[in-house]
Order: sequence, then structure tokens, then C-alpha cells
Amino acid sequence: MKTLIIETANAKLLGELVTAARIFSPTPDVVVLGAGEFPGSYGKGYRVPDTLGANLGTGLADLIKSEGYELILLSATAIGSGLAGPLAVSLGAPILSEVTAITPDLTVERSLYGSKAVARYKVESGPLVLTIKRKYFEAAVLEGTTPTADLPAGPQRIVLLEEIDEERQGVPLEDAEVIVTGGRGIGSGDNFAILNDMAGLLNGAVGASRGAVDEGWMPPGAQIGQTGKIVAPNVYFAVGVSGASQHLAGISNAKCVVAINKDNEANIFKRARFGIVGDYKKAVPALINALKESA
Ligand SMILES: Cc1cc2nc3c(=O)[nH]c(=O)nc-3n(C[C@H](O)[C@H](O)[C@H](O)COP(=O)(O)OP(=O)(O)OC[C@H]3O[C@@H](n4cnc5c(N)ncnc54)[C@H](O)[C@@H]3O)c2cc1C
Repeated sequence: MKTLIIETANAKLLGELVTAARIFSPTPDVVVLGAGEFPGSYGKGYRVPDTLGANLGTGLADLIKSEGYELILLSATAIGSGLAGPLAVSLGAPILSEVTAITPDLTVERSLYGSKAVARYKVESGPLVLTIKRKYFEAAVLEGTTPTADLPAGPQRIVLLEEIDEERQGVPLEDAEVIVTGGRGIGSGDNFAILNDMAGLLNGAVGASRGAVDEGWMPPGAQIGQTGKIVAPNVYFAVGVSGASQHLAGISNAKCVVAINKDNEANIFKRARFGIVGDYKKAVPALINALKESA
């Protein structure tokens, strides 16, 4: 099946897409959006300077039609999702978003209702546009390089004025092996200091539920869940987090969830391997002491 990957020069995202693409094609072709070196040995490489879906849909659809691509894979990121829609419309092709699994016979899975349900589809014919949910396909190790042919930028319907980097300290949440997340139960922004201490001892990162972000205690970039970041740490501490389905949607690939909550009926305990029923103000200092003693 002739497969095309469309992504920025981001090695991890490209790696995940290559893993998905190799189900159908050992050397998929690639369109790299924006600037930057990119790793990997692809069939054919193309480069387009823009990253805005609204400007790219028509031009990329022309390439896809002329080359006869049947499967088009993008990441379910802001850039990928922003392009997948206009592209599918320009191609008159169906789109399945936030895909979590694909089989060689083109059975495709995606999670629904904040990961409460899984929908399975059988794709009968291409071309088809898929956006791949992050962290569900192990990133392929990309070696080698690929020369690229420049594609025209297309009509500039939207112009990007500025990109402001998210402020963050320490390990990025998406890469963290350990995450300590605080919810509304933490009670204030200042109280997150104790979670920072705990994460520091574990070389981890601090995340937040939407409850904590809505309170203004943590920046939106720290939010984990359906409308926040998708994470896959080895250990995920959920502290004062109720475990709403939209939060759980962001941690479905966390290996071991540890919940600390004073309500023994909190939903988070259903997802947790270990749980402490009690006030985090007692439990977290005790954990910090134990970590210091064992260091
Ligand atoms: C379309 C949509 C998208 C959404 N996307 C997201 C998302 O991406 N991420 C997300 O997180 N939410 C999301 N939400 C919101 C979600 O439904 C919940 O409202 C939110 O997750 C609740 O946050 P919380 O668990 O921190 O707060 P709460 O529900 O208020 O829970 C606080 C918890 O803290 C416990 N607690 C209180 N005090 C203590 C203490 N001293 N010690 C220990 N435990 C204590 C309580 O028992 C309670 O379980 C979304 C909602 C919608 C509708």
C-alpha cells in the first residue's frame, strides 16, 4: 500500500509514524513540514516550508493524487490534526483521527468518550488519512538521511506571526519516566512545591489535572488528559486527582499508576496499581522522607 508520512523534522514523531507506516510499506515516503534536519531513510522525500494546514491542504492533495498514495499518516498533534482535515477535504478522502492501533488488513482502532470505549473500523479502500495518537506506536530508530525535493508553499491563507515557546523546567512531561501530577485536591498553587520536591527526587516531571489548571495553579502546558498532554511514564503519581475519564485518557499508557486521594471511592483508584487513601499532606512528606532515606 503506497504510504506517505507527513510530519515536521521531529525524530520522535517521525519514528512513531514510521512504525505505523511499516505495517504497509518498508520504506514509506515522507513530506517534512517546516525547517530542520530530519533523520531516516525514506523512499522519496519532499519538503514544504509551511506548517499550517490551511495553506497546505490543496498542494499536498495534488502530490498525493499524482503519486497515487493510498494511506496518509500524520501525528495527532496540533500541526498534524490541523493539516489532516483540510487534506482529507481536498482529497475527498475519509479521515480517522487519534488512531491507537492498526493491523495489516486495515482494521483501525481509536478510543472514544475519553477512552471509555474503543471503536474498531475496517477500511475498505483508500486513499485514507489517519492521525496517530502519540505514544501508541513505539518510535522506530531512524537511521540515514533522505534527499528532499521542494514542494511549492501554496497560497498563504493564514500567516504565522509568532511562535512562543512554552516555559518549562526539567524533564518534558512527554519524555518523563516518572510523573507526579497534582489535582484540585492539592488546594493551592503554592502547595505544588511539595510535588516538585518529590518529582525532583525521582528525576521526574510535575503534571496537573485540568482541575488544577483551571484554578490557575499550574500552566496549561502541564495539563495531562484528553485536552492536555498524552503521557506514558513508567510510574505516574496522581495526587488529589479524582480520575475523571478525560484525565485518564492522557495516561492510558502509563505503566504503574499510584493514587493518593482522601476519598476511597475516587475513580482514580480503579486505574491505580497502588493507592494511598488519605490526605496527601501526610502521605507525600512520608514518601519524600522514604526516598531521601533510600537515596
Ligand atoms: C471536553 C472535556 C475535556 C477535558 N479534558 C481534561 C483533561 O485533559 N485533563 C483533565 O485532567 N481533565 C479534563 N477535563 C475535566 C475533567 O472532567 C475533570 O473535571 C477534572 O479532571 C477534575 O480535576 P481534578 O480531579 O483535579 O479535580 P476534582 O474532580 O475536584 O478532584 C479533586 C480530588 O482531590 C481529592 N482530594 C481533595 N483534597 C485532598 C487531599 N488533601 N488529599 C488527597 N486527596 C484530596 C478529592 O477527593 C478529589 O477526588 C475535561 C472535561 C471536559 C468536559
